[in-house]
Amino acid sequence: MPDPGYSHIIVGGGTAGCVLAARLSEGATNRVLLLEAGSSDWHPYIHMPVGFAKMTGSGMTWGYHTEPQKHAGDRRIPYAQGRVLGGGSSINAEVFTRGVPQDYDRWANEEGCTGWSFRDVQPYFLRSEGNTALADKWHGTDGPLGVSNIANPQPLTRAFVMACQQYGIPYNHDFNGAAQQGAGYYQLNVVDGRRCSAARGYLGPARHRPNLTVLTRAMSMRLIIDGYRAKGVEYLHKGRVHTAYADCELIVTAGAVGSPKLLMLSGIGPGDHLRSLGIDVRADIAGVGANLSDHVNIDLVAELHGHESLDRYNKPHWAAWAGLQYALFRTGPVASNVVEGGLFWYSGADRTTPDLQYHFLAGASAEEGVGGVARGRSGITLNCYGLRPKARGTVRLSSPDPHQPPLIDPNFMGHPDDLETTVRGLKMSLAIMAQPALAKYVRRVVLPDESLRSDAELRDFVTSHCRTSYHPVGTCRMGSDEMSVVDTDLKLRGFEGLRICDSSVFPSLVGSNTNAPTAMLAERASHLIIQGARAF
Ligand SMILES: Cc1cc2nc3c(=O)[nH]c(=O)nc-3n(C[C@H](O)[C@H](O)[C@H](O)COP(=O)(O)OP(=O)(O)OC[C@H]3O[C@@H](n4cnc5c(N)ncnc54)[C@H](O)[C@@H]3O)c2cc1C
Repeated sequence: MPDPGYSHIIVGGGTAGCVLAARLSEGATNRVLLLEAGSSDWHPYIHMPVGFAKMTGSGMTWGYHTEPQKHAGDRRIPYAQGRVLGGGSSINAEVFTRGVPQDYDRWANEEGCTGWSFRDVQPYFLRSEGNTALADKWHGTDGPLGVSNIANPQPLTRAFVMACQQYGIPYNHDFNGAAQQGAGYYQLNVVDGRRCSAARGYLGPARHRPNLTVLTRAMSMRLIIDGYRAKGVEYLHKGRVHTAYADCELIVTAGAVGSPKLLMLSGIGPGDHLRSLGIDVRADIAGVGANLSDHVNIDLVAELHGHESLDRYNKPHWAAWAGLQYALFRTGPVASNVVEGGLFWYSGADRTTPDLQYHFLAGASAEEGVGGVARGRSGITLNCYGLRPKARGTVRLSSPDPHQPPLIDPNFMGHPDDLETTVRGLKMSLAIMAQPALAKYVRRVVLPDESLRSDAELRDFVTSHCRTSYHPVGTCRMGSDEMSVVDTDLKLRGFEGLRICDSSVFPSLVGSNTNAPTAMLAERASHLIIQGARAF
């Protein structure tokens, strides 16, 4: 069947792709195609918040591992990235944070991204946010990305927030408000007890539009380019290769791993690397796949005397009870995202903004590759990472075959300051765990083992156990210098009709989780695209 012709094709139906598909199809004259390699978001685990604990090792990811990490024990570390409609927003922990204004001011003033200061981007944060609890100048209340307070935090999460205060850290009721520092409960992308992914919040209300086509299980293999003009895309769907053409723009939103991979498969990337794989070089752009930056995480796991954490629901009779409560009232343990408690703090007295973020999980073994507690026991997890790591890594192709996974090297702990910051963060985790509010529940700290407490031992523990916090950015960096891949309008340098509009264009990490910042970026991208079309 010949394709009907589209004005815009969006490649990758994750957080950014769903935002763009919804916004661009608001224009009745646009004909929008959204292609997503994964399945639709039918799986019940996506929608019940506690399902996060089943996600990172599931078939709704690409099943990636890193290359052996030179500065982290030569380990190949699991590297979960969403492969389902909604992308990361369908499998993430639903934690809603935005970073601090200084992050975006740094993008604008120090990293060549004029027009992306906090003042510039704040309207797009507000436009995307549908907060059901907070309504001051920091929050939007009518946006598609629903946000709510945790209705009834787990007892161990409450103990964590109190333990932080006993340690000397003040309570903060809003990490996205006037001040980020402090301990408290995260706000979540959860509405009425169900996950509010970009697929649900943005795409859901737009799905019925006749000018929007969403194809799932449709993997883009390469972009079709004529000279320096992007024309369309070649994709695999139901075992056959198809082509689709865009009259106006092709928009790549395949994420910080998928976007550079697709560009390189299309001959756009570092020339030597592409030639070494026998790929014809269409544009030698060194920055494609470079500058990979990710939050590198260290977990503390503790075993409890009793069964007060969510691990109790591993037992079938408790699970049945929780399931019933959720089915009847949308409340209880199934409505918990597990990662309820949060903390932003400083690794040293000389820091002016928080440079450490913590997540408290009211359970153990919720994520792939993280150690647990003894069988039959219950546990809790406290993880932390430095918010602005200095190491940079790469995404490269392993083969010209689109089906082969790329080589992902985040270069964890590749800068000595990253190790130092993480060790300081871990020491604070240990100190918080020892405060009375938590200590009364804790039988023993399992990771790091109680015999490891010297600086050298903790350093070794960090390099042998650190892992991704699932926030890769920067592999198609926005900027104004030679290593940048897109300009500040998100257009691929030197090309027409091609923008990259996802987390891969962040020039550097912001001091928070990355879903809301990606939604903001896609909101702004949709504005730029619509404005550009009007000016044409
Ligand atoms: C396990 C996990 C937990 C996280 N927890 C949080 C959290 O609690 N809070 C938070 O703010 N952030 C969190 N994040 C990060 C956040 O979800 C991401 O930063 C965000 O989703 C990135 O959006 P994106 O659009 O850039 O990429 P993605 O959402 O990853 O979307 C890319 C999409 O493109 C598709 N794709 C890739 N290649 C192709 C291709 N060739 N053809 C077609 N489709 C393709 C992918 O399948 C995917 O659906 C988490 C992420 C993960 C993975």
